[in-house]
Amino acid sequence: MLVTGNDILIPARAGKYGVAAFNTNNMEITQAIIHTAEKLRSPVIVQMSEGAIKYGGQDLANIVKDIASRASVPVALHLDHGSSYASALNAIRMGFTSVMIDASHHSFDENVAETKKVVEAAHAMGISVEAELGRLGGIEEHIVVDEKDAFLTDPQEAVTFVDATGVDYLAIAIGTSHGAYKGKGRPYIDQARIEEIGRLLAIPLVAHGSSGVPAEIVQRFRDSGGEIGDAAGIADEDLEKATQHGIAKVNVDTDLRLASTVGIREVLKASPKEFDPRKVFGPARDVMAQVIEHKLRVLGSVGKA
Ligand SMILES: O=C(COP(=O)(O)O)N(O)CCCCO
Ligand code: NA
Ligand SMILES: [Zn+2]
Repeated sequence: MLVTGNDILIPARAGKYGVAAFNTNNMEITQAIIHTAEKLRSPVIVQMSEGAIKYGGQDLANIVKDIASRASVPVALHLDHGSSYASALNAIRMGFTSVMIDASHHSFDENVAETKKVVEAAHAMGISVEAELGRLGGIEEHIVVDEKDAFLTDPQEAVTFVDATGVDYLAIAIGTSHGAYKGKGRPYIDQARIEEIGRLLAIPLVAHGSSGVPAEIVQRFRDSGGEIGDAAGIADEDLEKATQHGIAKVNVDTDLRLASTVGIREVLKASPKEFDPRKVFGPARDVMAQVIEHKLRVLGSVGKA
């Protein structure tokens, strides 16, 4: 069934398990996410970035809402990295049941003001809201954040921010970053910082940049003709630990990008004569389902729906 972010994340925080928030850009990605969650009796969040809204629009949002509404597990449709009040309200008008306002690149006061505005409007319509405090490294689709500009979330500031805005769940910077290159080898996750923030705040916390970039998928990507540097993601055990101290929403996009591309590259390489789109996009869906299943097991949300 289609529910709000709070309907999924408040139980997750209380139950000390993580709920994956996977980005979608088409029907097959959406099917892989929701069908795998149903198979494993797991709640799940399907999210669309502003780029995905540009790419698929109301057509894609309607596909997500329709599959979600018929699903046997709770599913929320979430706006990822909404960059303005207008963008957040546009998503709500499109039928999103959860929205992020990401004003983390502005000053603290501007972030509070923008977030507060979105919270008031969204709450009036029964929609729950995510905001971000602190600055991840990596590439956030439209903003390149160098490591030196990344700064981790200050626990006391987080309390002030949540009190001032009434936001429902908070994305915190704790060492993760977006994309396939999360620092040399294994990104450092500041578990002590998560524990401190989780002690001070009872609301669900959000970890962005949480793709694991599995070595096996990276190898298959290379073997099927893809080119990628020494990619690395967050370690499973770091994610598991984080969910014990307050992280309840875990954002994953890169892993699905890699998995779907592996599925497509392997078919095109093995069968140069193939031109049936179902034979090309079907395997993409299958590889994504495997990656999704692994993530749901790591986060502990299996059997929670
Ligand atoms: O936090 C994330 C996902 O991070 P990751 O790149 O680790 O999958 N997102 O918000 C998805 C959009 C960023 C572009 O990938
Ligand atoms: Na988000
Ligand atoms: Zn993100």
